[in-house]
Amino acid sequence: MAVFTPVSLEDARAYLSAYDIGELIHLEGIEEGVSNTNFKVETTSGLYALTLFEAATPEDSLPWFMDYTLYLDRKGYPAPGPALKRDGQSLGRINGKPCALIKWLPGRWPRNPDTRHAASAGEYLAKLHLIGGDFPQYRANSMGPASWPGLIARCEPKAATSPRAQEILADFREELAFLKGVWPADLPKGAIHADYFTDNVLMNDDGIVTGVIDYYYACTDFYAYDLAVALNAWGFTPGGQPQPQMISAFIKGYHETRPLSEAEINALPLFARGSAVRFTLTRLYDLLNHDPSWVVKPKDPEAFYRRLDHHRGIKTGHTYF
Ligand SMILES: Nc1ncnc2c1ncn2[C@@H]1O[C@H](COP(=O)(O)OP(=O)(O)O)[C@@H](O)[C@H]1O
Ligand SMILES: N[C@@H](CCOP(=O)(O)O)C(=O)O
Repeated sequence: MAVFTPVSLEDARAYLSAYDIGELIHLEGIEEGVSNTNFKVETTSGLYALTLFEAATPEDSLPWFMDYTLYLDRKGYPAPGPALKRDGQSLGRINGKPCALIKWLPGRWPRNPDTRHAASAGEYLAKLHLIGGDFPQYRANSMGPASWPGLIARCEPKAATSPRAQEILADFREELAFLKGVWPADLPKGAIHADYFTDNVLMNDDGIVTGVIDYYYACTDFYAYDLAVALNAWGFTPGGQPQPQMISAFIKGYHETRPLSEAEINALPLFARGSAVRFTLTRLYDLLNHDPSWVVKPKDPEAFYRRLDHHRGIKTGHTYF
């Protein structure tokens, strides 16, 4: 249950009094999610999500996230832009946690996505890059290649008692040495989502995207890297087996909306390898440091490790089409 910090009706009413959004009708904790505390809020003026940012979300980046989602929302992209208080601010604090009230978006994330869902998701990732890529503020990718050696080091103490974790980390040291030598330096870049997983893309019953949420890893990086992150999320079974038709549907949906250059296509297998390393590492860290008394279950690192094996066998980015 992702309500790490409780919010009472009185807390919510006091907080909402800084906005011109009518009276509070209903406040409901949202069970999904693993990083932040979320509530669904209904007022006489409509629906909102109230997010309390927990430790995993860097507080100094919150203004960037708010400005970026507001930018997307104002340009017509289905992002949950923040509501603004009477003083023009989007961020506040409840029970010691920084928080924001953001637009509630319709739809539901697809539990069993098929190629129709993948095609629409690909199209909306391309739109995100076309519409929001020129967002003028910069944010370094805190989960990019520069962070991976540090993530390995943070896993090491607990990995000492797990032969399997040691095996993965040893493989990653070699993988990083390889990726460092071939990582592209000059490809189209701009603001990216960086966590465009199925549970962050809301859809209607026809499998069309109605909302893209959870921008708390968003940053400035290569568009093709964002695509590779998304292909790893949408193009594999939860256990990590490739689904070539899903990969192809996603990439075609993307390419028809924002055509990829030959250089971007060539970079995809490397980016897919890097992204598989990134999510294996964060999942491994979470698993190694998991306390069984926590309600949130750690995600499976092996499922992402299998993706790495798949991408290592791919010679050209055209294989994904
Ligand atoms: N703006 C929003 N509009 C609609 N639903 C939302 C919104 N924000 C969050 N949700 C719901 O809350 C769930 C958890 O939110 P998420 O941002 O993914 O949390 P976490 O950062 O903890 O993973 C989502 O799966 C979705 O159902
Ligand atoms: N998508 C990541 C987890 C990111 O967590 P979130 O709760 O912030 O979406 C993964 O699957 O490893």
